[in-house]
Amino acid sequence: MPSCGGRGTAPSVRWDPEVATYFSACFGASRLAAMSSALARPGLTPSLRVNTLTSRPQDVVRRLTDMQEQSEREESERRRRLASVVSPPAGSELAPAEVSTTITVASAMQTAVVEGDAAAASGGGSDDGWRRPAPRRHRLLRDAVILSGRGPREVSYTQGMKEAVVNRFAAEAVLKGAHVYAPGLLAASPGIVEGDWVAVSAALERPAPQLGWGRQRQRQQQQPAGNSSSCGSSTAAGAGTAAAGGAVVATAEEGPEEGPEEGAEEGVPSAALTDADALATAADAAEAGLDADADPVGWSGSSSSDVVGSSSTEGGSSSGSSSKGRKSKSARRRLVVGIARGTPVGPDGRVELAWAKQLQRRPGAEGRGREVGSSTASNGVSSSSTDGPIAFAGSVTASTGAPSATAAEAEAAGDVADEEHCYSRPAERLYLGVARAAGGRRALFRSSTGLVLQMQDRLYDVPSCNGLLRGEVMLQALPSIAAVAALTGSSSTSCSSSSSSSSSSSTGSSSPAELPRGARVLDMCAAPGGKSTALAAAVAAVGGRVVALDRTHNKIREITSLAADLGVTPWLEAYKHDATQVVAAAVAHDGAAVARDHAAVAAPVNTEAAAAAADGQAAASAPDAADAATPPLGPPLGPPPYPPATFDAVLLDPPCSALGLRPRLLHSWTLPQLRALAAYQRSLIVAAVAALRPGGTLVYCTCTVSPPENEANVAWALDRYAGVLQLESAQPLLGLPGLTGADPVTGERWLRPEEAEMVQRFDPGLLLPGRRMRQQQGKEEEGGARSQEAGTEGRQAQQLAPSSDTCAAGAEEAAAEEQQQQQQEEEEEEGDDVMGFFIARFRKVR
Ligand SMILES: C[S@@+](CC[C@H](N)C(=O)[O-])C[C@H]1O[C@@H](n2cnc3c(N)ncnc32)[C@H](O)[C@@H]1O
Repeated sequence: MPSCGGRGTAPSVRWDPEVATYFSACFGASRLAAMSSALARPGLTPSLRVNTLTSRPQDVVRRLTDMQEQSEREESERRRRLASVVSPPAGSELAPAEVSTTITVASAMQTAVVEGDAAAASGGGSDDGWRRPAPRRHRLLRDAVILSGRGPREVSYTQGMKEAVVNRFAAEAVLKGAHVYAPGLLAASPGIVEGDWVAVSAALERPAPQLGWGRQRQRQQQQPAGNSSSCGSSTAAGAGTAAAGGAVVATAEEGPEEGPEEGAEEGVPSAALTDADALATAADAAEAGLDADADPVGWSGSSSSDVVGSSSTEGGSSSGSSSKGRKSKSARRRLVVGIARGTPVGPDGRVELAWAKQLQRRPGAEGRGREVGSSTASNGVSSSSTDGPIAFAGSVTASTGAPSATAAEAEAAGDVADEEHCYSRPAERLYLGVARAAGGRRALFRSSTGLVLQMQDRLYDVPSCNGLLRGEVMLQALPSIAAVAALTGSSSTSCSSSSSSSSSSSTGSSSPAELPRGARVLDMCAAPGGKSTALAAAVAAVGGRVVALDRTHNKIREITSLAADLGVTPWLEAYKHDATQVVAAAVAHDGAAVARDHAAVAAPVNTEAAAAAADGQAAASAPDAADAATPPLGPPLGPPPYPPATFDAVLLDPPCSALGLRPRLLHSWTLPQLRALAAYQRSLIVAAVAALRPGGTLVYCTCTVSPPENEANVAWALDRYAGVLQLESAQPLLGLPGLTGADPVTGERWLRPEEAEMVQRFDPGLLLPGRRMRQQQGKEEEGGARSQEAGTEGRQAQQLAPSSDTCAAGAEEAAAEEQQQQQQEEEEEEGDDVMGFFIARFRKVR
């Protein structure tokens, strides 16, 4: 029996209860439950975008496959050597599981020595006989390469193993492949020495007791009624400190630092304009995986709170505290982990919470259950209570194995309830795997930066891709690659007009997007630049230019440095600018004339160069900036603002609630906040339409599942710009159709059936295009749900028509690819495990 039994391994993301109820009405309970559990785990098929200016996707696949095979050979050799050394001595009391853990851990440790190296990233075979499927090209997105991971796995924890408890941010990073860095470590067993094996678990936030939080309660009472149920009622010190969940209230008090003028645009709700800056900041924080409401460290006011959890890069490596983290910690929060940094883990795995002593010292502590502000059950599910600030929805709460309790039960339980308030227990934590301590216990807590726990055996085994083929590939989610392809046609349609037009006829939509020669492309909200750099690679083929805007100075640096890494600098201009102001109202230009002039020079092209570059042909040898293979570049556009109708294509990937990012264990957005964010996005849509020339293409995408930010905004744009904007099929269609009908709360319209068919909704965990998804679709239909899955199979079948992918240059290569594809189909049975996302494509017709 392990020392810390009852380990939770199957979490679900926790939502604000009102949001959970709303989403349940939007999606149906079973679809929401599936999404919630998928969100709490990492995607098991990470994708890479190949930089087609430097490399050909098929070459990248070959090299990655070689690396993986090499790594597998080395791994099995290591294992063979270890097995001869680590065999249970005769009469040993070691259980077989312990031996197997020892071997797994030892071999993983050796692999970790080459961390950052492609061999480690690609991973090898494992001791349990699992073989990582070979990297493969995506069938529709020709510059996408899909890798494979697995999980949840059975991790063996040996008897008496020491323990370490980390915060949620560190946990989310670990789930996607990172190790644990100092700021994320909360508690550890006494006596840990360097090299010790440690069971790593995550303590999730819980509502804090009101003890000592008088001022906060006072503030809470001052809030407008509409926000009273908000879990985001933190009173941040200023707009700059507002992060997810705290934004609306904070800025109502403090006022935005900058932002569009109130009422500036008819039809854009004023909520969008009042809290613009705070909302955008909040969305930034959400996209970075930070929640203002959730104190990643613990007890607010404890000396530990100056250290914020480790954040991770997309590549999966974890870093120290981020500036966003520092911002968010200054907000007063009521969702806290409650573990002071450095707390010892007891022999039974219990960890004392920071307020335990105060609770125990309270007079009349016998009735303790009642005196504690929020009656919180042991699994973190909060029941209703008079002054309990937050009640997370039990139906979608982490399934930790511990029973939930009602308020009455908690009260009746008396001392037991108090126990629950005083300790974090193993059964309510999420166990992430086994790590090796990078130092002795004191050293682990003394430092505020650096690696403290090197993960060895993980719940999820996902390739980290950190530093993999630098400059040639970048880690990018499949739907993000699809969004760029929907705007440029570069990824999938360089030679697939036949398949595209066949799907067009069924949706009544037009032909795939094409970039005109000298295309001017605007990426309105561009940082960190994943999509901008993909756009730049696409416009290189037509001698075009991409203007990338972001409102944050430091983020512009991120874009330019990524562009330099990928060699797309010549085609990319990045400026710090508020995209709602991209077109200056006061610009003394005749917008229509500008549009006419530009349209005249922008003759549509689908040149060989475009097709070749899209397929990675153009750049088998890395080109210099203005390589002969790429058309000459026109002059730069220079900084904004621009005259109206300047751009041929606009990508609007606005700040959003990021409710599609994985893995996430908690989302604290409230419904009013989601709606305010949607309104802010409308102000960006208005600017996008102004910047786009007639005949141009607008792609609107978000990484959230929230209907107000997706279907409702698309419907709003179509109604507001009737006769100006037309919806087009956002090909290549990988996702599900959008939601039809109307918002269950406001009655605002969503999409009409024919419109829903043209957009792409990616549910988190949606498996594309595997058989499992199709099977699930059959099973998951639920009465009353607004699921739009019907027709998806037809959509997939259309997209998978052989014509879409058999036009690679050269019959031989096409035949080889087809053969490879057939093999892959077997391996692809599981499909692609995507993040939550949404894509819509519009044409500005006049
Ligand atoms: C979803 S992220 C964009 C991700 C990016 N498209 C990519 O693929 O790498 C949203 C970005 O919008 C920026 N942003 C928010 N409000 C903005 C505004 N008014 N103008 C320009 N950028 C804004 C944020 O700083 C953030 O970097």
